[in-house]
Amino acid sequence: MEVTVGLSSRSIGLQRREWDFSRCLVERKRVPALSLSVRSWNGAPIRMNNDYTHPKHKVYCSTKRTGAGASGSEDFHNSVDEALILKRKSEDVAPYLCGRCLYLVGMMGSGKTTVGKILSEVLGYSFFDSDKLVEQAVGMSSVAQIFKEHSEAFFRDNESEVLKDLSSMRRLVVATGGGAVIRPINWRYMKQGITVWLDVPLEALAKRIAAVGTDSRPLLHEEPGDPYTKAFTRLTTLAEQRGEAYANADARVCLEMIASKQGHSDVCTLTPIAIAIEALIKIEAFLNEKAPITKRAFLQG
Ligand SMILES: Nc1ncnc2c1ncn2[C@@H]1O[C@H](COP(=O)(O)OP(=O)(O)O)[C@@H](O)[C@H]1O
Ligand SMILES: O=C(O)C1=C[C@@H](OP(=O)(O)O)[C@@H](O)[C@H](O)C1
Repeated sequence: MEVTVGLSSRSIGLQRREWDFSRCLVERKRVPALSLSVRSWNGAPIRMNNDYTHPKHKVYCSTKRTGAGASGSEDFHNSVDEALILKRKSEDVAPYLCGRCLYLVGMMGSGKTTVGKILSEVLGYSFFDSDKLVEQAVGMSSVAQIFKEHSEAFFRDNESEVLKDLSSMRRLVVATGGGAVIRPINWRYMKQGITVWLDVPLEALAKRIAAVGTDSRPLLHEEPGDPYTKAFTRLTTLAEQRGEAYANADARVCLEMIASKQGHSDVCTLTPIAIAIEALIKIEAFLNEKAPITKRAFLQG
C-alpha cells in the first residue's frame, strides 16, 4: 500500500493555529479535494508547505456518510490531522536520529511492516523487511518454504546474517521477523540503531493474522482449530517462551496505552499512522533520555 500524503495549503485551506501533538488545533475550512503527499513517488521528500498538487498525488476523499452516524468528513479530518502530526513529529525527531537505523521488533502480526513503511516514508529512510531479505539470500520464495526445505535453525542463521549486514548501513527502517529477538547476537546488530517494540495484545494479533491466514507463518501451522484459535493458541505459547525478550528494545509502543490515552478500550481502532506517531514520540523520549549531550551539541550547532 503506497501512502502519499503531503499538504498543499492552496487546496485545503488549512490554517495552523498552534501545534499541540496531544491535540492538533487547526482551523478547518470546507475541503473540496485534498492533495497530500509526504513523499513523491520518485522518492523526493516533500516539505510541508510546498504546493504539491500533481494529479498523481491527489487523494480525493469522500465526505459521504460512512457507517451508522459516523461522519465521513469527521473521519477524513481525523486522518488529515494524523498525517499532519506524523509529518511534524518526524521533522522533530529526524535531526536527532543522525541517520541511525530503526529496527521494529514485535510478535507476528504486530504491524512491523505496516508501521515500518509509514515511518520510512515520513523520515525519508529506506524500508527493509528482514524476512524478504532472508528469502532473497536463500533463493526461496517464502519463509514457510525455508522452514520446510531446510529448518528453523537454518532460517535463524540467515536472519542473523541479514541483520549483521544491515547493521553497517544508515537511514533504514527494518521490519524484523518476530523471532529476531530470541538470539542475543541479533540484539548486538540491532542496537547499532534504535529498536522499537510494537507491543500488541495477543487477541488483536490473532484477529489480524486470522484475517490474512497463517500460511505465511510456519510457526502457526501446527495448531488445530479455526484460524483465530490456531493463531491465538500458538502466539500465546510463543509469547510465554519469549518472555521479556521484546522488552530489551530502546522504545516500547504499547497499543493498549495509546488506546487508553485516546479513550478507547479496543486497540483495533488505532490506525497505523497513530501508532507511527507514538513510535516517533517514544523514539524522541529515548533520544532525550539517552543522548541529551548529542541533542544539546546539535542545538548549539
Ligand atoms: N494498526 C493496524 N490496524 C489494523 N490492522 C493492522 C494494523 N497494523 C497492521 N495491521 C494488519 O495486520 C496484519 C499484519 O501486519 P504486518 O505489518 O504484516 O505485521 P508484522 O510485519 O509485524 O508481521 C496485516 O494484514 C496488516 O494489514
Ligand atoms: O515469530 C517468529 O518466530 C517468526 C515471525 C515471522 O515474521 P513476522 O513477524 O513478520 O510474521 C518470520 O520471521 C518467521 O515466520 C518466524
